[in-house]
Amino acid sequence: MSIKLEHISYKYSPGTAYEKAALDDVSLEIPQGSFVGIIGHTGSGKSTLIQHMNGLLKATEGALYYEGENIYQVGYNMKKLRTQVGLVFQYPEHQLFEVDVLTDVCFGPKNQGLSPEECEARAREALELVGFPESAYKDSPFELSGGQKRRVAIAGILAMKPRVMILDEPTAGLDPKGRDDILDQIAELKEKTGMTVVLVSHSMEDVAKYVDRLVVMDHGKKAFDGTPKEVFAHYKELEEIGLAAPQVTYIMHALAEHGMNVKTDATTIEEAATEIMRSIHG
Ligand SMILES: Nc1ncnc2c1ncn2[C@@H]1O[C@H](COP(=O)(O)OP(=O)(O)OP(=O)(O)O)[C@@H](O)[C@H]1O
Repeated sequence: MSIKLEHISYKYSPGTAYEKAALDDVSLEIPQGSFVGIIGHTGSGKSTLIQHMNGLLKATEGALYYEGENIYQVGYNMKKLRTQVGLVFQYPEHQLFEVDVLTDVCFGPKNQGLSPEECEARAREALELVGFPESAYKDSPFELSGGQKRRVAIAGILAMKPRVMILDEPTAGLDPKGRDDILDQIAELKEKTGMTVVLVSHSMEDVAKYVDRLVVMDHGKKAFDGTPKEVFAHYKELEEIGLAAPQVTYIMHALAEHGMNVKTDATTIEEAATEIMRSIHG
């Protein structure tokens, strides 16, 4: 029960003057139920990578297995893959288009061939899961705040009951409060549904707080793959590829260098605070 990428390479416009290698020999396994963060600077291949995971892009080289089946084999049911592996694009609210919120969220299940009653039940369940208020179900999606629009867009994918949810920068363009709300909601959803979640992010703080595994991309290659603690232990190498560890990593290292008896591997503010208190009070 997993997504497994084996030696995936991808080139945009191969064989033309515009040929661009975007992924270079990436191997990766994502077990069902994990919460994986993908980070990397602009152009490192994050979006290209996740579009392989639900078959939107087909690797130039390599193989991709979903639940043990090679998705590139002849006759593979791509439609099923796309409903099981939901992809929420950057700025997903740009894809809202129906007259009201409920109808918009019904779009996916309707496409899956469910009856109108089933669609509505799915949509209501999904909207409740993302914490969207029932009083606004009949509102136009275009009149909502940025954070609420994004909730509706995420509900639209959830209503298809995916087993894997991939989110490309779900907090882009939101204010700090909106960002925390959306990420808390995603973490809660994961707990409630047992879905696999793949989160593409620019923010080290965000990924450190939520994910249990971190994949760092650099120039189309996988540079690091491990728990946030394992990855941030390489903070000096991360800097060399234009990334930084969360600020607390630097603070803890600075405190240790100044003689304070603290462990340096905290990746969240809460962990750092606990460690500093332990060091002070013994
Ligand atoms: N449609 C396309 N045609 C040609 N090249 C592309 C296309 N999309 C992306 N690329 C190139 O492929 C490389 C990887 O891009 P990709 O969008 O996957 O990176 P990213 O890490 O998701 O970046 P960002 O953080 O800016 O979204 C980049 O060099 C990019 O310019």
